[in-house]
Amino acid sequence: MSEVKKIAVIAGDGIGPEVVAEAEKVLKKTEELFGYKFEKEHGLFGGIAIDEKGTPLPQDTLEMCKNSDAVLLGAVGGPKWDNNSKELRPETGLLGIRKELGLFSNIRPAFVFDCLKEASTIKPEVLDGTDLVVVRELTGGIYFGEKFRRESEFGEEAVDTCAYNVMEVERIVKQAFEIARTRSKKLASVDKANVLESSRLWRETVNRIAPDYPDVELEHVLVDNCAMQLLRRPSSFDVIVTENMFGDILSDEAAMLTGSIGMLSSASLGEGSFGLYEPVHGSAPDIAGQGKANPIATILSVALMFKLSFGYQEAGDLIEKAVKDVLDAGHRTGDISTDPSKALSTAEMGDLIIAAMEK
Ligand SMILES: NC(=O)c1ccc[n+]([C@@H]2O[C@H](COP(=O)([O-])OP(=O)(O)OC[C@H]3O[C@@H](n4cnc5c(N)ncnc54)[C@H](O)[C@@H]3O)[C@@H](O)[C@H]2O)c1
Ligand SMILES: CC(C)[C@H](C(=O)O)[C@@H](O)C(=O)O
Ligand SMILES: [Mg+2]
Repeated sequence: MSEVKKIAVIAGDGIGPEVVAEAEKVLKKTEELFGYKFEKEHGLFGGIAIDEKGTPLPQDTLEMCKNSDAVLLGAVGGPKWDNNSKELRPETGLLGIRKELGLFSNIRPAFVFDCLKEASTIKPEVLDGTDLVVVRELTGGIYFGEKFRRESEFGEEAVDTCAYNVMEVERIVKQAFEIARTRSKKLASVDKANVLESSRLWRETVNRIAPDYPDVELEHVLVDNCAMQLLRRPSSFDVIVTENMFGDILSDEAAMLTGSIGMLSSASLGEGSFGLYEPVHGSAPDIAGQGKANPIATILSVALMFKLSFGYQEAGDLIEKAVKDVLDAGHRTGDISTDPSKALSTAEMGDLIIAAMEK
């Protein structure tokens, strides 16, 4: 009998609860198949927490996460809260939980399943062999720098500051080099060193660390060029390491190589084995409550949780294989389907994946 793992589940808003419900079915199935024991606790987070508790990240939810071995998160946000003040925005809760839990590293794999090439807007021959990971710095940069408004000669002015210190760059870059070592040994460091001082420090730091990893081939790519190269030669990338906002933008772009943002999983990690696992997508208000959301990104996030936080490699592999088998058999949710009339619901896709785990 394996030890009990505590999982904090924070489903959030919009399609968050819909996709998390499918991921929870997968957790249950792995308990049955492998004899694992998961102790799940559910907490309020995001817009729903603003409505019910007056804050996007209630203290008891944060404590629950701190006392767990891993966190499973759905998504937060929605039009209902879009005009709230900063403190009462769901997204502020998301930044808060990442910071409070020390999760400086966000790992976002973008892998193209052969059978989904036709779901992408990019030509299939360009996608051949695409299998990359965006390693996004998650607790620094312009997201967390000083923000304020002031009067200017031309009316009100708003200021966001992008700041990085050496320690923040070193820890994420070292992790990216380590990940590259376990893969194709290629690292692209993405910055805007031709303009931004924070990027120049970033690049200097990368160059100082690089000699410790002589087996990893390093390239520096300016972020605008990277956005273009991701569409031109996606399969030439292996690990991409970059700062917070560039990583946010490039990972959504990378999602479209895979066919849909509904396919992209993520792991947010700090120093130890603890991690927060969430799909890269948001709360998708346009399809929320309709059973249309693709649960695969969240289900694949559970596979990452198993591998990166729990060391359950075999179960993680089984989930990934089940997803592949279901897709290979032609099953699709609307976002990855070329025939919307045959699109499966969120729950139908989840059920097929857990059935495939049994085979
Ligand atoms: N981590 C998070 O919680 C997170 C991430 C991104 C955006 N958001 C928030 O979500 C809200 C909506 O943001 P947005 O519209 O820019 O991005 P989004 O990712 O929610 O949606 C973008 C598009 O992708 C589609 N989509 C997203 N996930 C899908 C899925 N699983 N299956 C099928 N289609 C899917 C949506 O229907 C929409 O057309 C905002 O409030 C934003 O702040 C939260
Ligand atoms: C909702 C938002 C704050 C968040 C981010 O920018 O980090 C999201 O886009 C993401 O990618 O997780
Ligand atoms: Mg994003």
